[in-house]
Amino acid sequence: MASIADYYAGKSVLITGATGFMGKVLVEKLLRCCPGVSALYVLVRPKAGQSMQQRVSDMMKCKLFDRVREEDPDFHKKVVPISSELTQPGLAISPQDESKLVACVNIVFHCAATIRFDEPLKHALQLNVIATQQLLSLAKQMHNLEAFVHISTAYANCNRRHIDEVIYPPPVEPKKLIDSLEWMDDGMVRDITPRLIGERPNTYTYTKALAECVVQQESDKLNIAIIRPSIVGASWQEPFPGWIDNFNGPSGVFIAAGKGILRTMRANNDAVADLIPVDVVINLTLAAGWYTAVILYCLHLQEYHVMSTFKRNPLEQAFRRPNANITSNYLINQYWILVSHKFPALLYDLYLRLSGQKPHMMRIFNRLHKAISLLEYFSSQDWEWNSDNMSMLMGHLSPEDRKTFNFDVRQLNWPEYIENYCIGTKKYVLNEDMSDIPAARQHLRKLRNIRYTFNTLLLVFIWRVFIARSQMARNIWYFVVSLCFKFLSYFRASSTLTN
Ligand SMILES: CCCCCCCCCCCCCCCCCCCC(=O)SCCNC(=O)CCNC(=O)[C@H](O)C(C)(C)COP(=O)(O)OP(=O)(O)OC[C@H]1O[C@@H](n2cnc3c(N)ncnc32)[C@H](O)[C@@H]1OP(=O)(O)O
Ligand SMILES: NC(=O)C1=CN([C@@H]2O[C@H](COP(=O)(O)OP(=O)(O)OC[C@H]3O[C@@H](n4cnc5c(N)ncnc54)[C@H](OP(=O)(O)O)[C@@H]3O)[C@@H](O)[C@H]2O)C=CC1
Repeated sequence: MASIADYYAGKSVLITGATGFMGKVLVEKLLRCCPGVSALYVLVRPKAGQSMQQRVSDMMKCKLFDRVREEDPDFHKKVVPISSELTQPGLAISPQDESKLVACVNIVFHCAATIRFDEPLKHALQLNVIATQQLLSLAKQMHNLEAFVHISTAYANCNRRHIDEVIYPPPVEPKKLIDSLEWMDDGMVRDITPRLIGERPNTYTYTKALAECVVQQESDKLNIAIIRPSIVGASWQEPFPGWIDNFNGPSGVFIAAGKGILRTMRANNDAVADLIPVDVVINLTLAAGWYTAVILYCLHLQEYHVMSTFKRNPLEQAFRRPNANITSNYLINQYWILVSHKFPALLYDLYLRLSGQKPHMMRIFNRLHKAISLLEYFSSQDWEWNSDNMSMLMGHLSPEDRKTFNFDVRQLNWPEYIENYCIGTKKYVLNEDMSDIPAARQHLRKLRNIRYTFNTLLLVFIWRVFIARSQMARNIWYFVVSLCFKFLSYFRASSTLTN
């Protein structure tokens, strides 16, 4: 059997979502480890005033591509941007581009999606389901297509506790839903969304389940693989440890905790953190097949390693010292939100107001609470995924491919991975310089002193108020003071005697 790199040699690959987190890693890995690949056609839309060519060229300048740039300075020549807006009819691909794709593409990787948890249903359906349908129609016209790899999510069926490597019946026939939503206005769709998504927590997991069903409906005419990654995090090894470029999933939680903003979070301490490094997912994707991951590394341990890393490698200008705690108790969490989030935010905003600046801390906390509450569903429970297909696939790889396209997470050292992940958020998401760590540590010491001073003043104030109002408190106070005084006199007397 040909090795994976040999298989891709001479092939033309079509990628959607290439500018996204996982798409970028896929493009990089293909260019670096499959140097014989003929062309990567990437479907990209213009965005934020930038043309698609400009976006792709900027993407390839980023640090992620440093290694491949060193190995092959001309690597960018293989990447061919194709203008496409996936929410438009025919994916808004020009007839010329369409003919080119139909004539030469051999493998399609469909990564594009909206991964927002609060996406209105109509838009999530448009991008995650209808665009998938349209891409499949295009794929069916391709003369030399060998594989269509669809990236789904392990949580597409999160309404079930045990998830097998099968496509479950959809919550509703996708075509019927598409037809119904077409005539409804946004308000109507918003009203019926909770009824439609049922036990699923958001429109994202719901539409990803529908997309799987759409892919399955075409599976008799195409060679199809569906990959279901769990929570995708920073890279483990490739192209270097800790690469990450977004706030999604755990990354935002880690950053908020490192900045000392997030102090409490409702989650099940013993729940398994189904985190999987992005390079592992991409290796598995390239090795093609089904995938689900179950990694026994609980949230409680993650909390410990995140906090310890950020204490040793602090983020710049932290709001407070990193000290976040996970609790499964609703009331305890609410208490800490009040005391450790809202109260300090209120005080800080008051300080900003008094010093003539615009208050913003409460706004930051409100956004944080919204983001955290959207993650709560996933951080409070456990799932069990069958991963027989992954084991089967591993058994088919040659020893060389097992190294180059490694997806054996049993070799992963979790504390080291989390440390690199946190440092990655500092370096690549927040663009902070590692040489500023001494200043950041100094800042944490300053925050600690402020906290001690504040706590002491608060204690004295409470005590004063208490003493002024209660005879009993006064008696206790006099008793404690006189006891201290007696001890002092005793020690002074005994030290005079020994001298
Ligand atoms: C307590 C100590 C640590 C202990 C460790 C415990 C770890 C527990 C981790 C548990 C996490 C569980 C995660 C489960 C996820 C499972 C999901 C399944 C996986 C998937 O299939 S897909 C990937 C998941 N998708 C997401 O994560 C997307 C979630 N995000 C959203 O839906 C929206 O961004 C959100 C949160 C609704 C916010 O929307 P909005 O207010 O409109 O803001 P924007 O998205 O436009 O962003 C504006 C601005 O803010 C930045 N941003 C976004 N999110 C965060 C964040 N969490 N923290 C900080 N900043 C954030 C964003 O980059 C934008 O910045 P700009 O500079 O571009 O303006
Ligand atoms: N990240 C995770 O934890 C997980 C992700 N997944 C799945 O992996 C895939 C990739 O996710 P990820 O890389 O994290 O997502 P990102 O949000 O980082 O990337 C999404 C990609 O889709 C593109 N896209 C979105 N809307 C359109 C549109 N209308 N037209 C053209 N392109 C569009 C984006 O392009 P643009 O740059 O123009 O916005 C971007 O390239 C998704 O299918 C997701 O469901 C599954 C499990 C976990």
